[in-house]
Amino acid sequence: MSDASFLSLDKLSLAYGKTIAVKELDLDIRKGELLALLGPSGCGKTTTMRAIAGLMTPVSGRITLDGADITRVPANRRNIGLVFQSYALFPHLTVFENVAFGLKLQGIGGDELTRRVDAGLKSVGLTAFSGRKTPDLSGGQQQRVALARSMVMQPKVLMLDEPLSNLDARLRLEMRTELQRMQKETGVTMIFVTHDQVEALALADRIVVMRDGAIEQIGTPEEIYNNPVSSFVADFVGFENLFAIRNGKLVAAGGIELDPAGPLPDAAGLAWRPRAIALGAGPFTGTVRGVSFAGGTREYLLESGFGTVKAEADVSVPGYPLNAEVAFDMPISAAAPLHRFG
Ligand SMILES: Nc1ncnc2c1ncn2[C@@H]1O[C@H](COP(=O)(O)OP(=O)(O)OP(=O)(O)O)[C@@H](O)[C@H]1O
Repeated sequence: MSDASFLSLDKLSLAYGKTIAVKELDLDIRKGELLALLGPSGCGKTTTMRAIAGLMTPVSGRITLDGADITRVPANRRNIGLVFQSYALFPHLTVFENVAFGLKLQGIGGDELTRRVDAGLKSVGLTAFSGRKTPDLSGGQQQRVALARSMVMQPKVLMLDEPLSNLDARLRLEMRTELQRMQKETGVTMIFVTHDQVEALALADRIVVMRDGAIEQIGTPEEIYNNPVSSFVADFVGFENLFAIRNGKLVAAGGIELDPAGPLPDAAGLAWRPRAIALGAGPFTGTVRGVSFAGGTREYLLESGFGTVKAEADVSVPGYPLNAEVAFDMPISAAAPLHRFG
């Protein structure tokens, strides 16, 4: 075992009855890494996490943790923490008692129990709430209790299922920073599941993009954001304008072909973010069918001869009104080349 493969999934296949949910997944997770499993609903994120936690038995393949094969080890002997979306706290117990629960089950009591629970509560900023019953806490505070409850068990890996999805926008931002801080401070290997690219990009050291039970791309947030390998990933991380390349032409979503503004790279397709579309001059024209103000920028929906193009321009430059005819360019140099399309 090296630190680069602290937790390894080796050709892991998972199924519900006859339905295959995850197919021959290979993944190495580093010690101390904060990893995001990102993908749309049904792509197999939760199933993968359940298998790592020991809540389902693989059809085939192997899971190793810290040098040991844990494929058939029962969940309670894996030393993997799991924080669900519904925090599953005990409503009749106080915050302290909730956090102490698992430790007590392990026979830990007395000063050690108090010391570890106090440290757990401190790490999530809940010391002042230790005597409160959990229903009397806000959603964000309840989630901190669930986190502390897992962290005090000193798991080798901590997994979180959609950790921020139940929180309002402000709390989400706060918890994001909090999670990151806690993970870096404790050095715990952390995996979280999300369908929200913004969350994955903001939090993770590395992102695993999943599609139909398989890995589509693994990379740092920068790699995923700037160099998506496929139209699927590009679409998922906000490239709104996707074109296939066929016989030296760009092919729009509706199948309409257009001549590119320059030589095309050797790729299966090209993708432009809205802000990569240059407005005001260029070989293409479109009619403004929608304008929305987005703080520092304006977003435009342009109806062109080959379909809708989404563009974004700084508010400091004069805007275009609805129904205006606008010339635009899709510079090849500003596009991300895609290795797979469709
Ligand atoms: N209990 C179950 N019985 C049968 N099929 C299931 C069950 N749970 C999940 N599946 C199927 O397995 C596949 C993967 O589901 P999974 O819940 O892992 O996806 P997910 O990416 O976590 O989605 P979500 O973001 O909606 O939770 C889907 O096709 C789903 O329909």
